[in-house]
Amino acid sequence: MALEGKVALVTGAARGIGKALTEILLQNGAKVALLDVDKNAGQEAVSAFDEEFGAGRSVFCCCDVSSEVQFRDAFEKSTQLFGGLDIICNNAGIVNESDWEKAVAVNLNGVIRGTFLALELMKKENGGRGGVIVNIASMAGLGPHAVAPVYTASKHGVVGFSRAIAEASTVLGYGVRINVLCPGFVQTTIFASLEKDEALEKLRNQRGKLLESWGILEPSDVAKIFLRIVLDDSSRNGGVLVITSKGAEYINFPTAADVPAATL
Ligand SMILES: NC(=O)C1=CN([C@@H]2O[C@H](COP(=O)(O)OP(=O)(O)OC[C@H]3O[C@@H](n4cnc5c(N)ncnc54)[C@H](O)[C@@H]3O)[C@@H](O)[C@H]2O)C=CC1
Ligand SMILES: CCCCCC(=O)/C=C/C=C\C=C\C=C\[C@@H](O)[C@@H](O)CCCC(=O)O
Repeated sequence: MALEGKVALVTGAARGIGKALTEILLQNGAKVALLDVDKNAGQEAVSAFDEEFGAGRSVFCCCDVSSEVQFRDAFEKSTQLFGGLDIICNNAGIVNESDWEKAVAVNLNGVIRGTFLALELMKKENGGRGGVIVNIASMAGLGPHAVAPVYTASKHGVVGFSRAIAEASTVLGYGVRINVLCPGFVQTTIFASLEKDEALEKLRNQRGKLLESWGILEPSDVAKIFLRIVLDDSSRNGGVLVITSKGAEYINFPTAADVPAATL
């Protein structure tokens, strides 16, 4: 199978998109470390995967990605168990506009931390075997989502950081490819929680227009695009893909040449 012998690590893997990413990695032969802050859900997920794919193909590490100590411990445990690391998906994320520092700590700092920990292991100058890092942003990482300004900021940060570290990887010869996925709406607990949020009522119709044009994805739809990116070594380092019910495509960003000459 395409990922036979490969070792992957997925954060926020106990449910939703992260669980779907884990499943498709296991279906294609990889061994997968599931990291999640929800211990019960994580253990249940691994038990189900043991049933489906056989014991020893996946392991759960309880880990809050906003904690350096917990994340580093989880990395060490999973890479020692499975031997090295080839693929990581920094997927864990939350919407919390009231405790906004927590949202930034998880959505942005957690992704930065996971990327740096992976590069420490993967980059060739450290004796690593290279690999692929896929960071999960959102459509809210590409444009302002009035429904959640802090969430928008954290996801814009994921896009900007990932594109910059990907360029560094190319220039410095890390041998690691970094890509970003920006899904639209996906039917998971995050999405469901927004339906109940009274404070968002005022903005719901703005979101309604987007729902109409983008549709609602299933986690498995995101997983299929994720697998394509992981397997496609020709895909551009630093590439950012948008995913809606209409399909997936790379976003082209303005370059320095596009910056207008000063006219004021
Ligand atoms: N559902 C949607 O409409 C979209 C979601 N996304 C992003 O996709 C990613 C996954 O989201 P969903 O699967 O929808 O959410 P979800 O809420 O269904 O799953 C998120 C998982 O992350 C875990 N998690 C939360 N905080 C954590 C932390 N500090 N450390 C470790 N694990 C933690 C949760 O326990 C949960 O298992 C997030 O980054 C989200 O921002 C992006 C675009 C659309
Ligand atoms: C509010 C957080 C939701 C959590 C899940 C998630 O990330 C969902 C994101 C889905 C949509 C994000 C939309 C972002 C929209 C902006 O880019 C907006 O400026 C796009 C306007 C496009 C249009 O009007 O057609």
